[in-house]
Amino acid sequence: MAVIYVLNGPNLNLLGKRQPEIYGRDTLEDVELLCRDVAGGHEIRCLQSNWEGQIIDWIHEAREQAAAIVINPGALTHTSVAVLDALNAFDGPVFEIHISQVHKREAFRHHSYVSLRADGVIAGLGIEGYAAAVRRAVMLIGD
Ligand SMILES: O=C1C[C@@](O)(C(=O)O)C[C@@H](O)[C@@H]1O
Repeated sequence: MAVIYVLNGPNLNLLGKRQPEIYGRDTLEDVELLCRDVAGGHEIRCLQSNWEGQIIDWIHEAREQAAAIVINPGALTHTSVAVLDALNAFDGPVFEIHISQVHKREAFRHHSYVSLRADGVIAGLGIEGYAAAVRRAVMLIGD
């Protein structure tokens, strides 16, 4: 079976507690359980960091270990060429997730560096977006 990395960037450790009117009440633990539920037996590695360099190191690690990456880069989406460069060095499918509908929000959230690499982008489905991305990754990975 393959490994799918589910990466979460800055502030997503506070999911369920911060701005619930925007991000909802589900926690990262709920995200992890949901992803496992739809992974069809593939291994889910759910990781979160507030540090850009750590996210980049995990993407590098995924080059050796993972068949697909599902990533919610948080605010790094809108700022980080370095995260984009790291994802460009990964060969498998990459899915970009935003819990909120970023295009309905402030203009600075409308641009994503990560979208230049992502094979799919999901915004505004709450934590269901992660499940949709994992399902798609499983389809692409095959048996
Ligand atoms: O931290 C986040 C979360 C987010 O990626 C989302 O999941 O909706 C949207 C980003 O603009 C924001 O900085």
